[in-house]
Amino acid sequence: MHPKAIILVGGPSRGTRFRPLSLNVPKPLFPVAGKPVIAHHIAALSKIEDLKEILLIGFFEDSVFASFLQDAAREYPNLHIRYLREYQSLGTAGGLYHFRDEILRGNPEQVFVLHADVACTFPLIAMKKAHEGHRGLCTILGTKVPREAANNFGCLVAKPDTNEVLHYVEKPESFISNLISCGVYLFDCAIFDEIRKALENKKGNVETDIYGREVFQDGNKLRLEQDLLRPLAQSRKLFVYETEGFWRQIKTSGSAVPVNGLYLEQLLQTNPEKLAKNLPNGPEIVGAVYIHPTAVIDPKAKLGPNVSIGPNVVVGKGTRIRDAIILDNVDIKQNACVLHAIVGWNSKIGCWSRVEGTPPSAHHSTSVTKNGVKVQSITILGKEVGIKDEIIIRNCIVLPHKELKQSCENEIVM
Ligand SMILES: Nc1nc2c(ncn2[C@@H]2O[C@H](COP(=O)(O)OP(=O)(O)O[C@H]3O[C@H](CO)[C@@H](O)[C@H](O)[C@@H]3O)[C@@H](O)[C@H]2O)c(=O)[nH]1
Repeated sequence: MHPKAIILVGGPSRGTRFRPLSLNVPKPLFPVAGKPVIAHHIAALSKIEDLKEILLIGFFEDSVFASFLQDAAREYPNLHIRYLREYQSLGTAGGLYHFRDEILRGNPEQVFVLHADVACTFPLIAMKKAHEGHRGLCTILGTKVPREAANNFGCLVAKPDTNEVLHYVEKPESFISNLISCGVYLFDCAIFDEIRKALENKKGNVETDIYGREVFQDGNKLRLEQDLLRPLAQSRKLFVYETEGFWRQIKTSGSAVPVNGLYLEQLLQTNPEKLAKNLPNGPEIVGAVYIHPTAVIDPKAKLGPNVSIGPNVVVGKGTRIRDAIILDNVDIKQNACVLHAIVGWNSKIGCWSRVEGTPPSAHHSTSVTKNGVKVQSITILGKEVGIKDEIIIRNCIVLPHKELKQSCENEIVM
């Protein structure tokens, strides 16, 4: 079977919970475990036999993905990876329909569709095998989450013996099931007939664009979940493959820290040579730590577990860093401490200062504030933030270009 793949990358207006980091980089390109979020998707897709083409579909400017695509072409010379831009947000299935000719060119039999804002072990080969063993049009990757988190997701009720999905309900108001959709699907190409049916059901909302193609009136998006998966479940054409590996959503900027940890742990099992090691004249490394080759780390620093250090970072003597992502060109002076935090590009942290958050209490929390109060516990410093010597920044989100001379706690510093 010859498949293609699509990554739904969304667009600029959707990154609000990812601020302040999305002010400088679109969420799909934010680095976790040393590479952009969607590079993990591509790495998993590259292992699928006969998969030659990956299409990123979204509504960012074309230039946003240009250098990422160049790097990806160098790393995967056998894959053809392109960006297709929606002229506006068309919804999670609208882009698939709009670009159907591109997707179906070369007559693929199957299409993987991956949300950009998820992190997981992407068991795509196992999903494909499961898909080929049933009569459905779609196999959806599922995972179990705690009962109280389930209604933030698409919920599935499936027959335990056949994995046939009996009900699909998108973000239900009351509890239905703790088996949820991971935002990773494998479709037979016959799905485009079902998309057409979904479209016909929305008929009054369709108009024709200047090229004579059908498009949706503003505000009437074609939604993969409600418009396609729900009817597929009703007609018994949807099956679930439950993952045994980890799965997380990347919604808030703080969620990048646990995701970083999960990908680093995975690397420790699969490619430990890509991670930092304890060397006689090097810093002390605890657990899984990624250090970019251009970073300079003092041998008396202690890093890890769950730390990624970006290009050209300088880390001083006596510094302690754990559960943190340190982005490009950051300068951390001696005896500083960075815990449960993300430090934005070009920021400076003074001597003996502490930049610290608290570990997230729930694994699947999707919001930064609740009832107007900040709940995200990871501390985030935006781009070019300066922290003077000997101060403490605890549980804060600091917007770009701020100079902090005093300690602060539980604040969004604007
Ligand atoms: N190209 C494109 N992409 C889009 C659009 N709208 C959303 N996306 C992308 O589609 C993915 C899903 O985004 P949301 O629409 O924000 O949905 P969600 O709240 O994340 O919920 C979805 O994902 C969950 C798993 O993470 C599912 O559990 C849930 O059922 C649903 O599919 C993201 O990667 C987002 O960038 C669009 O108009 N166009």
